[in-house]
Amino acid sequence: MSAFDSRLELIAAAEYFYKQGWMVGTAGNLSARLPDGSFWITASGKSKGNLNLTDFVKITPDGAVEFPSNDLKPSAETAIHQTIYKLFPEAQACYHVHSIEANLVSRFVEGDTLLLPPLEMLKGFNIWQENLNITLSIFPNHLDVSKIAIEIEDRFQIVPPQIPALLIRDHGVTVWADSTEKARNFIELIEYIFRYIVAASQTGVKINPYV
Ligand SMILES: CSCCC(=O)C(=O)COP(=O)(O)O
Ligand SMILES: [Zn+2]
Repeated sequence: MSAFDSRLELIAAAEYFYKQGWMVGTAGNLSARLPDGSFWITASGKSKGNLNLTDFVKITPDGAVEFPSNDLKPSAETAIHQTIYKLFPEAQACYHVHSIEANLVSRFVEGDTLLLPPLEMLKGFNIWQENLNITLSIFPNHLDVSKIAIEIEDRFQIVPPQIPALLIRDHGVTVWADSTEKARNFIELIEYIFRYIVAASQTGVKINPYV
């Protein structure tokens, strides 16, 4: 194991997200890219609250899977991580979690984009503009994950995302960043925004056309 092993960052982030209730019941998957273009990803079906170094598989740039031990399968959503790394070469980490708020908010609109409230927190995504009009892309939760990945690639090649995040309806959110630290921050930021949207809908605070 090198002096710095990004799996340790993924383990710590997963434990924290698990404690927030965002990765319960094995939900979610985290990955971090390596200098050679391969990436570590959480193995499928693992409890995210107490991962260890052997709970990861390595995906090579050509899509081959390297198993540190033979009873592992790569995350069922590896194709989404591969698509993100292909679309965004600067991405070094891709995190996916399942919060209740993400699932509720995914049903606040019927279309494929969600207008985000003009919150100060958007500066956390390096959005520095007046009259914020930031949307988040929503994708159908196809049973076949590769179909989700194809739709992500097709849409983002035509309309690049305004923030490094996407929402899969009735499922969860995925973010990407140029470091594991930023990816963790982006999950916290988007989940804060989701909690705000849900709370606003319950308190009658008018934030955008959908509540
Ligand atoms: C109970 S989680 C269902 C699968 C899923 O959506 C997920 O994020 C975890 O899948 P993985 O194969 O990475 O464990
Ligand atoms: Zn998922």
